Amino acid sequence: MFGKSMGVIQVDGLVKSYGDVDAVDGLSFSVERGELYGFLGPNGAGKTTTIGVLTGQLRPDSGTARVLETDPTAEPIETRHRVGILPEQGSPPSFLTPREFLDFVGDVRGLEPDRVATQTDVWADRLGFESKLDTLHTDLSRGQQQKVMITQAFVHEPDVVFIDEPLANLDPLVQEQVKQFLVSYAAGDNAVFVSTHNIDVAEEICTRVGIVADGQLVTERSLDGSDGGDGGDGGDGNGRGDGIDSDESLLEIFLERVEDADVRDAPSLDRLGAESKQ
Ligand SMILES: Nc1ncnc2c1ncn2[C@@H]1O[C@H](COP(=O)(O)OP(=O)(O)OP(=O)(O)O)[C@@H](O)[C@H]1O
Repeated sequence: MFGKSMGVIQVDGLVKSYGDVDAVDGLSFSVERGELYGFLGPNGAGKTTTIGVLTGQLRPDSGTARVLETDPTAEPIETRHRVGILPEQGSPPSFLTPREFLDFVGDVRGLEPDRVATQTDVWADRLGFESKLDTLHTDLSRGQQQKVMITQAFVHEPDVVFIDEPLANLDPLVQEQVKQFLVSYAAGDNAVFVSTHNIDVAEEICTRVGIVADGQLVTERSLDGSDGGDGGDGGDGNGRGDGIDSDESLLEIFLERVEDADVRDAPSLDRLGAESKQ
């Protein structure tokens, strides 16, 4: 159904401004099934805005976006029905319990009640919040709420999932479980799109990353070895790895490329999880 050049996420020349701020400024990339795509960039690079457009929450000024061959601007409800979304600042409603919230999300996403119940149990067991299923969210910790938010993104087993900072507030043990889950979920012929500042995590789990600065893609990199340093993404041996040594770490590439892009707000190394490498 999807040709080689047509990704399940397909972005071409996307532009989105807020007043005179060009948040997304001519962005093009595509993500295919089986990929865990890392979207890396400093604060204000345009990552959240891009996810907003791809999930039918924001209308682009120009350019096109397609998710599972659907236009999220023209058909936002259809798009959201078919994808999973873990928003950056999202938290579950304080006045509902995890079970009630997941029942609600499952219903909105068109899942049979039995299936929701099964999925809820599987996820509560996987992430360890079984004992909290009937406790109001207001009485859960930030990390426990994050587990519920991760669950709601996957409960309907979507083909494409958009995740903003997946590991926020999670303890190291759960972080490990979530990382392994994301890898296996993408490998199961799905596409997982992860926006993060955490370069180490991206390097560890992503099959490919795109580095974005000032609303533009400054480089893309395959991390699963398929690139072989010869521009595997473009297939012309002259892809986006130009001028970059294939032995360079992702952090080095990031700093080099973001600096080249002359970003207004210099990235905080702290925020990028890079302090240990200084
Ligand atoms: N609602 C808005 N109104 C005006 N400007 C906005 C709005 N939302 C975002 N911006 C601006 O657009 C630019 C891109 O913001 P965006 O949130 O997409 O970046 P980001 O890469 O997700 O950043 P962070 O990593 O800090 O979350 C920034 O300069 C931001 O200040």
